[in-house]
Amino acid sequence: MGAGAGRAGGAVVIDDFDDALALANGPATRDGARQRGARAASEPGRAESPGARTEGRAPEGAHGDAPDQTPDRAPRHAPGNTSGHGVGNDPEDGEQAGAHHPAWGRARELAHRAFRPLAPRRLSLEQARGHTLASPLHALTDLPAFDTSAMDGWAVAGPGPWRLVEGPPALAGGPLATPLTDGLALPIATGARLPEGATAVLRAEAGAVRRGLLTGHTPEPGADIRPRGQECRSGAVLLPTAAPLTPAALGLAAAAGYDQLAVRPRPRAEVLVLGDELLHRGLPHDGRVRDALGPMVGPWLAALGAEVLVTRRLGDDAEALAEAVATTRADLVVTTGSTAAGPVDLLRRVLRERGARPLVTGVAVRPGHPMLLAELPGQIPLIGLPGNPLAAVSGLLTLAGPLLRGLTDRPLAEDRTATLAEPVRGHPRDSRLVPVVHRAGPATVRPLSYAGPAMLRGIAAATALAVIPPGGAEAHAEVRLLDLPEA
Ligand SMILES: Nc1nc2c(c(=O)[nH]1)N[C@H]1C(S)=C(S)[C@@H](COP(=O)(O)OP(=O)(O)OC[C@H]3O[C@@H](n4cnc5c(N)ncnc54)[C@H](O)[C@@H]3O)O[C@H]1N2
Ligand code: MOO
Repeated sequence: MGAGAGRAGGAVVIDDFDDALALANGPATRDGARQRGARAASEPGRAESPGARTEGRAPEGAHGDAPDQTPDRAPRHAPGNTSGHGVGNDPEDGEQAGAHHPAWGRARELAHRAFRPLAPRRLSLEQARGHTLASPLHALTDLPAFDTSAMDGWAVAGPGPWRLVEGPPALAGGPLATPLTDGLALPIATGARLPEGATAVLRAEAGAVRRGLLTGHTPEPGADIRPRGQECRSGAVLLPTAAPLTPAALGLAAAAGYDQLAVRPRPRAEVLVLGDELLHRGLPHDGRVRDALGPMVGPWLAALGAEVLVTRRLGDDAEALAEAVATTRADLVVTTGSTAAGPVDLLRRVLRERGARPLVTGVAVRPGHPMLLAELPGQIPLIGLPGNPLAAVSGLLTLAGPLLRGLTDRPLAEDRTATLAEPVRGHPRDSRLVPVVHRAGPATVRPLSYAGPAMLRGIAAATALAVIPPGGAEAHAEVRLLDLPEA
């Protein structure tokens, strides 16, 4: 099983937040950490959340069909992938190198399935915007619901010329006109119900009326008629589960007869920016730097599917951090900085003291390997993004993206691939995420400069991140691409 700790199928990878720190301090401690992890994985109970069910949570299996209930964030322990197959076997994952941290692909899988989707809610169409469908959108009616005119003109019956019948024109939303027999015609507006017996619509610009007689080229039978059910029959599946409720999707739902929709709500996220050295305006001075993550992480989480409640700046204040994680009202807490082993890196200590459960305590990816995923009491996920800006992006795409998709019952996004224009150096054991820009069409990408962990120039110019497998990639190699939200 190689790095067995990461392979047991449950979300528990290793059993202490400090294992990642141990790794950071050198390979001598790595084996010890790995053994602890293997033990954790081999204890059946470890993969389950002790006392995971609390009041107000849907029981396992109940999610998906119960609107209007309290958000459900009990960890959903995926059925045991104990074979060691599936995630992690991709050579790109790098797990074969014996890395202690889960391989990059494996970490994404863990983040995706570590928590059960939030319970569905029933929302009005206006409120449903930006959430995802909790169940397929079935048409509640035929569309169109009746035979209707596609043009302004005349409803005609049989070949022309036609005699205009007495009475008001057929208007959209108006009363149904009296039936026509061959040789008769009636003025009709776009969207009006077609009178029985009409065989076609003659466009206004294609006919002329003189003394009650309509002349014009006889249209083909059915011309400019939208027959009932042309777009769909009642009951047809218009959109699948988990489809995003875009403006067009809301329009479709309204047309198909919906007043409310069962949605998976966008997970509400709270961002906690840590670091006493951060400035929030002006120029860097006296060893202090501008907070680059505060302006970036919230919008990025929103683009990945979260509703960001607030971004708070907590400095390196352990008490404030403890208070924030204990009282959060969010479905997901995201911290920045303080993931590593520095003198004021207090995140792991605070998490341990708060009784948080470590799920991923580091990932075999560069930059960003100190990123972490934990479960706060109350089954609230917490993602720790490293403080180096590009490392934070790596954490957003490695852990936050998949976690948000899991919370909204969406599958992991399918990766695209592209060909590298130049060779890219790799890390010996870990995957690398490298900012790239598309060149001459979508199929080829060029790695960008200024892509160090503490840099932002590369990622700001990038259209995607390329996943470079351990050992590197040659020019013309095909590599996986991660889309940058909003790129
Ligand atoms: N002994 C070791 N030290 C470090 C290791 C290691 O393995 N062993 N890993 C390095 C890596 S990799 C990263 S990434 C960082 C992770 O650090 P933290 O998550 O603990 O973040 P900080 O120490 O708080 O900050 C690191 C760096 O980033 C700057 N920073 C932090 N927040 C922001 C922000 N909001 N905007 C802009 N810049 C920010 C901070 O000033 C530091 O320069 O640890 C390495 N160390
Ligand atoms: O996460 Mo660090 O370099 O890998 O920036």
